[in-house]
Amino acid sequence: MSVKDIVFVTGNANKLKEVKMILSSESSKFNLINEPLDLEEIQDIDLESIAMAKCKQAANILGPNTPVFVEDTALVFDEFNGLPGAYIKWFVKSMGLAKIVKMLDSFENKSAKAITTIAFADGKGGFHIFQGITEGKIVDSRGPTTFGWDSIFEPNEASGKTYAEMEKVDKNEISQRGRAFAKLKGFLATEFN
Ligand SMILES: O=c1[nH]c(=O)c2ncn([C@@H]3O[C@H](COP(=O)(O)OP(=O)(O)OP(=O)(O)O)[C@@H](O)[C@H]3O)c2[nH]1
Ligand SMILES: [Mg+2]
Repeated sequence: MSVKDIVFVTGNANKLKEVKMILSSESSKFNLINEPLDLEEIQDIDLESIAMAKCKQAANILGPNTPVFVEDTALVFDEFNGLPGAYIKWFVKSMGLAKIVKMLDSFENKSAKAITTIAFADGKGGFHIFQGITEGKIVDSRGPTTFGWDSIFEPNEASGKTYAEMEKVDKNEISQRGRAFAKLKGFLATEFN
């Protein structure tokens, strides 16, 4: 069996670490290569469009024969009909976590969804989308603040822990990223050779 190279374009070291862990069982089937390109992200509320535009840009840079995927991760507040969504990165950078939590102070509904959307260019002209969703709520920051908004997102399935308080393997088990990559894994196993 030949082992193919597949490129993951991301400039986010925390993401890369999780993705490597999630895909480690597949490491005998393909080589994961990171290209830390800083791709432009279009303005859109539609997460599939954002990931697809990112992927097309990556494919343009790397060439049409290179299998490549990107992912875009959003944090969606139900009370805000989908926002901050893909813009969460800039909220975290500019306002900080405490003020993001405060935005929901006057609302009873603290429900949120973490959504990872993967766009994969198969190197033969095909583009494929995979999405994973984890439901939870926004809480006061608990745990290490080393990765994005991990410390203010408490998934419903994690018995009261924030992502930041969970072991990585446990997070990957229920996370939006774990779920999206489980779908990509399934696709690579059956449709990609
Ligand atoms: O607490 C977190 N738990 C996660 O599981 C998670 N996944 C992503 N993020 C953050 O959410 C924004 C996504 O933006 P994003 O998808 O455009 O990523 P990015 O720009 O950092 O990298 P990339 O676009 O080069 O891949 C960025 O601020 C990421 O740090 C997370 N935070
Ligand atoms: Mg980005």
